Amino acid sequence: MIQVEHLTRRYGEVTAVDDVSFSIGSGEVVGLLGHNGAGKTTIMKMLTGYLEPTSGSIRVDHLTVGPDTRQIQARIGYLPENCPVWPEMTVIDFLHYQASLHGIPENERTKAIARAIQRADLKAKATDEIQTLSRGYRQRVGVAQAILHQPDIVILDEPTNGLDPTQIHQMRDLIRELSKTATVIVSTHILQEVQAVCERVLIMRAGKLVIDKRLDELRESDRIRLVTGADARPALERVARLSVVEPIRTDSGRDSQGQSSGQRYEYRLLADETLLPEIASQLVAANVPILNLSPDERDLERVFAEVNGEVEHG
Ligand SMILES: Nc1ncnc2c1ncn2[C@@H]1O[C@H](COP(=O)(O)OP(=O)(O)OP(=O)(O)O)[C@@H](O)[C@H]1O
Repeated sequence: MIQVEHLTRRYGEVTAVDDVSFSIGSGEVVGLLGHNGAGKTTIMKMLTGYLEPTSGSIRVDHLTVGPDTRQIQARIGYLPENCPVWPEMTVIDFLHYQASLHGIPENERTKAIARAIQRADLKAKATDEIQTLSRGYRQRVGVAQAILHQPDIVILDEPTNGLDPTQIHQMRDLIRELSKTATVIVSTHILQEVQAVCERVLIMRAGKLVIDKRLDELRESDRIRLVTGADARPALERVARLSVVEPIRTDSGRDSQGQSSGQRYEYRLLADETLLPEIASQLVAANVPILNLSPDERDLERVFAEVNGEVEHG
């Protein structure tokens, strides 16, 4: 549905987005994750046609951003990072105004607004002035304006920014609800946000796309963690399909009284879990005490830390 190819955006000397390519299928819920300044907002602004790429292309089905920007914008709902909402307007007046900006015909506006209010769960606040609303409700007003024209793509930039835990929970429910009828892209620097609502993550670092994976693929491990009470390498050499063994550390273990409880050897093995039984039997045959033998699972937090150079890769 969305095809981004070799997208680059420079601001003078700064390359904010650097040769980024990805595609997103219809109905996917994708998290765009990266530290502040990674280039997320710049990508969102280009996707929504508010900022021109320096080079590269964005297509939505058969439409191309540039020549077909107006048609693409009609299909996209966008919640910008700091969604401008007019504080002195009531929710309903603001949505009327936004409906006119979206080009919704006058005779359809009331229905469109009622639908957006209902989906964003704003009924109780519809006639309140926006300045009297909590930050959570204001964000929902932002979402309501984004979905007024029933877009099939919804792009949300930092949707839970500044919300308290209850409001975050409500916003996540709202995103899940939106994902039933639209492709959703959520930009965030908060890992939990991606974990809570997305099925796929694009991780940006310094303008580059460094990871594009489904969350369930990310969790799959191609490594095994092994802790033994003796040097395991001679036994591991007998495991035919095991090519890489990284010794991580050797400690002299201490029990709770501070007495020496023998050596501890820790390894990371480049192998998937189907090799666990063979590794175990070779270790047992060689009389190597096994203290731990398990898939070395990576969660999103670890992957994110790795790509940002905050921990060693591995
Ligand atoms: N209008 C601009 N002029 C010059 N540099 C800019 C401009 N907008 C963004 N940048 C720079 O481009 C880089 C990417 O910024 P961008 O706002 O896209 O990142 P981000 O991942 O969305 O971060 P944040 O979450 O802080 O908004 C940063 O180095 C930023 O300073």
